[in-house]
Order: sequence, then structure tokens, then C-alpha cells
Amino acid sequence: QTLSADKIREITAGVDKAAVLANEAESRHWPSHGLDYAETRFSKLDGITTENVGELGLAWSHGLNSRRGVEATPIVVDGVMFVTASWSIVHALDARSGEALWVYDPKVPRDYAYKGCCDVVNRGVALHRGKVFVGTYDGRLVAIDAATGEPIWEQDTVIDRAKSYTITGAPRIYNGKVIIGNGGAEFGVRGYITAYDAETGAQIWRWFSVPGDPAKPFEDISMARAAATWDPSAKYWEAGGGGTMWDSMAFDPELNLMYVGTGNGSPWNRHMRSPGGGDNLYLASIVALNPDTGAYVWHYQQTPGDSWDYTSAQHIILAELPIDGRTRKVLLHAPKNGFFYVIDRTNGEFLSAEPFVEVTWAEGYDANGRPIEAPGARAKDKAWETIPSAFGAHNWHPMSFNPQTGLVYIPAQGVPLTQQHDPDFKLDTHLPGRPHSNLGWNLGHMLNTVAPKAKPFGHLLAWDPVKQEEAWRQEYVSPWNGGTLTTAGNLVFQGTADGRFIAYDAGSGATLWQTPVGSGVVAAPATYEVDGRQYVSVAVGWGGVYGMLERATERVGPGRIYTFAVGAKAPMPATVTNTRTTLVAGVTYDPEHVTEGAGLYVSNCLFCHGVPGINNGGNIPNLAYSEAGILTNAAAIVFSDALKERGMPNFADKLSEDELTRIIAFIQGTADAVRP
Ligand SMILES: O=C(O)c1cc(C(=O)O)c2c(n1)C(=O)C(=O)c1cc(C(=O)O)[nH]c1-2
Ligand SMILES: [Ca+2]
Repeated sequence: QTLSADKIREITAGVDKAAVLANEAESRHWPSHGLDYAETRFSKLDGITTENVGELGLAWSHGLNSRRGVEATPIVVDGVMFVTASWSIVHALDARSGEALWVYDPKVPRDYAYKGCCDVVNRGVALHRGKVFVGTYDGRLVAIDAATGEPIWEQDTVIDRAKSYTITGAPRIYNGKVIIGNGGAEFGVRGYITAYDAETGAQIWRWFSVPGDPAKPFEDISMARAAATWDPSAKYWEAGGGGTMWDSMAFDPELNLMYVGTGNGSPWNRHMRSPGGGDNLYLASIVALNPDTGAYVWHYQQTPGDSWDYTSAQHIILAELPIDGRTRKVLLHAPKNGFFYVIDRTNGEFLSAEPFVEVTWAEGYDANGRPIEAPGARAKDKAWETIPSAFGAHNWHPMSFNPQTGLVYIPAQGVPLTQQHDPDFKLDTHLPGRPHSNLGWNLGHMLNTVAPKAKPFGHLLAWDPVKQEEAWRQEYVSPWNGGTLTTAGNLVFQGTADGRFIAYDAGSGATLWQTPVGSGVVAAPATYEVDGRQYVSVAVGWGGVYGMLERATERVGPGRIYTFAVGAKAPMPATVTNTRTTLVAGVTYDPEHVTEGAGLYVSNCLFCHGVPGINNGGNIPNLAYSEAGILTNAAAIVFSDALKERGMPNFADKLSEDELTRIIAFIQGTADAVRP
């Protein structure tokens, strides 16, 4: 039966702080992004177990009309589901049948894609007292009527429209406030996080993560302290500084503290940003804030003076763990830099950090919680192969913590990247579209300045946070696998880059069930109960920053949400196969243009189209697999609005015809070089 607007209104009106807390007893619903305020993604439902998981079948699937990355965790309450797809579009569905209730499209201008680093993705909505909240890729926060999909209020979160601010993260609701940060630290921005009144949309507080122009008054005492850790000689505030809080938050209602992970430096290269060194607070840190006032309470910096895009914006989990003979309230974190951290969340005290993948930038942490950096890792005079790379040992893909096994399930990976100091980089020429954008590094992933020591890999890692060691792992053919879910049925669920959805035994790691799902998976699953039956849903759609560049499956279906239940028998939808598999040939070019074309390609094309000729492309065409005619007539696309609706900007004011000729030489030249 279709859910009426009145029924949806009645169901969603009851979702508030008390309801989210009450849900912790049984996890019948999935009312907030990480399931609970602690963001454990551990469901107490045990209708699906290691015994019956083999009988899982498709209950329903629903197309999301989305050709780019789908990163959202669905929110589900009493059979009403809200999930987002690319371009921040919200879908309301009946979780019993998959039937569409409404669709809300915030109409993000499609050429805004060029202002973001990492695909036009969205990680989901928040729900509170009859309203659904979504952050849009172009930086707005919108409150929508949960019953009808009509917008109620909208706020522009962007402080400076000349800069490249985006939103990809899911808002969180703490104490009746909608809290959202922004992305953009690859393009020169200053990070901040803002709280709005859920009812009215009025702004309540804003906390900046890095200092602004020291000639102006500091916003608060935390900024005065931070400024002392930056060298002002390069005028970091003009480049922005970075520290964007683009994804993770968690909330401890007893301590009344919220936690947020801050991002990388902007530009990446500290030699450029703060030439005299310094920790550059509060980059790459966990920060505790008062959720009612935004006041800074404590911080722990994981990567002092970040120079590697080692954002700490990855998923935060709160747990109680026995440490040295007593139970402590801890915060668990596995950020990009490859170390697994256990921190006392009452005061920020460092408890431990151990590498969970191969790490080259640091040898470990001292007793005070400071990393012991590897000599040469800052690549001043010599290129450095950094592992993990900017793709992260673990990126935004949520992990989960099962208190029954005591294990954290991490979508882990190793993707090397060579960074080389770029002496020609100038802060005042760091605008998007300039060579090397706002990074300040030559990136050898692209230019192959140093041969990689390691091949990219991905695995599901079951990590014991008390012993700080691996319990088990499952290897994958590719990095960039989906987020995880764990349940009281002793299960772990994960989608993979090669297009499967898998259930494992949470204790042993044995594979118990799997199904193909038509596309690579990056999002995390959710589970919930409707009419006494447990369902597991996962939104599928290959994408995100690595997903734009490379793919591990020939299946390229559009975004879709799948819902599984024991004994369900709906037929799986048809899949789509990638047909772009032939390297381009026959485009004439001047070989002298190839090297220059490479630099232009990196700063203008790489972030979306990937490395020509590698792995035949992700969810955006790899241009080395084009028809020759596309390259010879490229000007008709590049200097027009022809593909604007798909996110390809008009480059008329960004590139000259001569520059385009060089880019095409690079694409055809690379295709010729990699052809077997
Ligand atoms: O520095 C930033 O502001 C920022 C923002 C985002 C984002 O908003 O998606 C990503 C990153 N950085 C980033 O470094 C990164 O690896 C990344 C991956 C993804 C993704 O959705 O796949 N987003 C982002
Ligand atoms: Ca970043």
C-alpha cells in the first residue's frame, strides 16, 4: 500500500533526539546517518543471521536516475526511506516496495562540477520532526517537507562565492540544530562548520578550523592559538588554508560534545602554505565542539603541518573500550594517513595509534601522540612516493564497530602517489584551472616521475582497536570499496568496487553470501525492520574521486538502490556493459606537444577524466577510449555548452585553442604509448 502524505507526516514528525536515543535499544529504524549518534553502524537487529543469510534475496530495487557516484546511506523510519543520488537529488521511497513517494531536485548548476574535487556526490540526508535536510553540491542547505518533498527553507552556507565551496556530506542534527561543513580544500578555501536552527533555518553558530587574515580580529580564542602555528610570510589566508570539514561528525549527548574531523591544508604543500613550517592548527585533526554554541573544547591533531592531503574528515566512531584495565569513553578513527587512533573523547587525550596499512610518511607515534616523520616525506628536494596517497588508506567510506566481536570493519586500501615540490607554483596563481590547481605539488601518479613501489590494492580489514592489530581481512581486486555495516546477527555487509554485495561472518571473515549488483559500490548499507521483517539496503553507483578515474568492473549501470530480505525472490534488474574499450587511434599530433599537454591535462581534465589509457575509465569517459572524431572535433565540445548538463564546463574562458591542441596531443600520445 502506498504511504499517504499524512502517514509520512505522522511517522516523520516523531523523529527527534529522544527517538534517535530510544532507537538504540533495538535499532528497528535507521534514523540518522551513522545509525546512532556514536555512528557505530552496528544494528541490534538479528533477524538475518549467519545461519539464514544464505537465503537473502532481492525484495525490490529502484533506479535513482543517476549516472555519477552514489555515496548515500539511506535514512529509514517505519517503512519510509530517504536516499540521495548524484547532484544532491533526494528520493523518498516506500521501503516495503521501493515505490517512489517523491523526488526533490535542488537544481545544482551542472557546471558546478568543475568547482569540486571529487565527483558530484552526496552522502545522504538528515531527518528531524517532519523535515528532511540536504546539503547541495553548490553549497546550499535545504529543509524539505518529509511528507511532500516541497522545500521549506534554504540557506546559502558559502561565505565567499568567488571560491570553490561545495557540500557532499550528510548534515547531522544535534540538539535540534542542523550542522554542516563544506568541501573545497583542493581549490583554495578556508574551512568552517555551521549550525542552523532546524525549525527556522536561522544560523546559530559557525566555527572556522584555520585562522583568517591576522590583520583582522580573530573569531575566537581557538583561532588566536591556531594562528601561532602558521608562518604568515606566504599569506596563507589568501589561499584559504584549508581544514574543510566535509564529512564526519559524531555526538556524545552525555558529555554534550560533538566531534568533527578536519581536512587537509590548502594548498596541500606546506613549503608553499607555511614555508617556515609549523603544525598549522587545526588541519587534519579531530576537534570537539559544544554543539549548542560551536565553542572549541579540545583538539587532537593527527597529521601536524599536513602536506599530503591527509584529511582527518573520515568516519568517527564513539565506543566504550577496556583500556589498561578500565573502561574508557573513546573515539575511534582511521583517517587517510594510515594510522588507527584511539583517543579519550572526554578530553582528547591520545591513547594509541598504529598503522593499519603500509605507511611510508611516518614511523609511528611517540607517547605524546606526535608522529615520527620519515626523513624526506616532505619531498622538498627529491620526489617522494607517499603511501597512503591522497586517496587515503581509508577515505569517507564509512567503517562500522561491532561491540560483540570488538572489531572495527574498515574499507582499507593502499594507492601510492608520487609528490614532487613544484618550485614554479605561486600562491597568487593558484586559481582553479592553473597548472597543479591549488596543490603546490607535481603529482607523479600522473607524470610517473618515480616508479610506484606498490600496486593499488583494497581490502576489508577487521581491526581490533584494543590490541591495535588486524583480526582478519578479505582482499579485493581494486581499492575504493563500499562502506560497511555490522549487525547483532554476527554479520558484516559490504559492496565492492567490482560490483558485488557481500555478507561476511563478523567473527571469522568467512564469506557467507554474495550477489552482483550491476555497478561498483562505494556507499554503505543500512538495515531496518518493517512489519517485523529485517531488510538490508544498499545504494549502488560507482563514483567518488577514485571512481571517476578507474573502474574494476565492466558493469556500468546507473545508480540504483537494492533491498534484500531473507526468502525474497524478486528478479535482479538487467545490467549494462561498458562498450568503451578500444584505444583511440589516428589523431595526428606533434609529439613535441605531449609534455606540455600533460601539465594542462592535469590542471584541467584529470580530476574528472582520469589518466588516459588506464583501466578504461571510471564513471566519466576516459578520453583515450574516445572515437578519433571526438578528439579531432574536441573544440566543439570544449568551447561550448554542449555537455554542460552532464557537468562538463565551457572552457572558452579557461583554455586557448593552442592549449587544447596540446591536451589532445597528450591524450593521443598516451594512448599510443600504452597500446600493447
Ligand atoms: O579537501 C576537501 O575539501 C575535500 C572534499 C571532498 C568532498 O567534499 O567530497 C573530498 C576530499 N577533500 C578528498 O580529499 C577526498 O579524497 C575525497 C573523496 C571524495 C569522494 O566523495 O569520493 N570526496 C573527497
Ligand atoms: Ca581534500
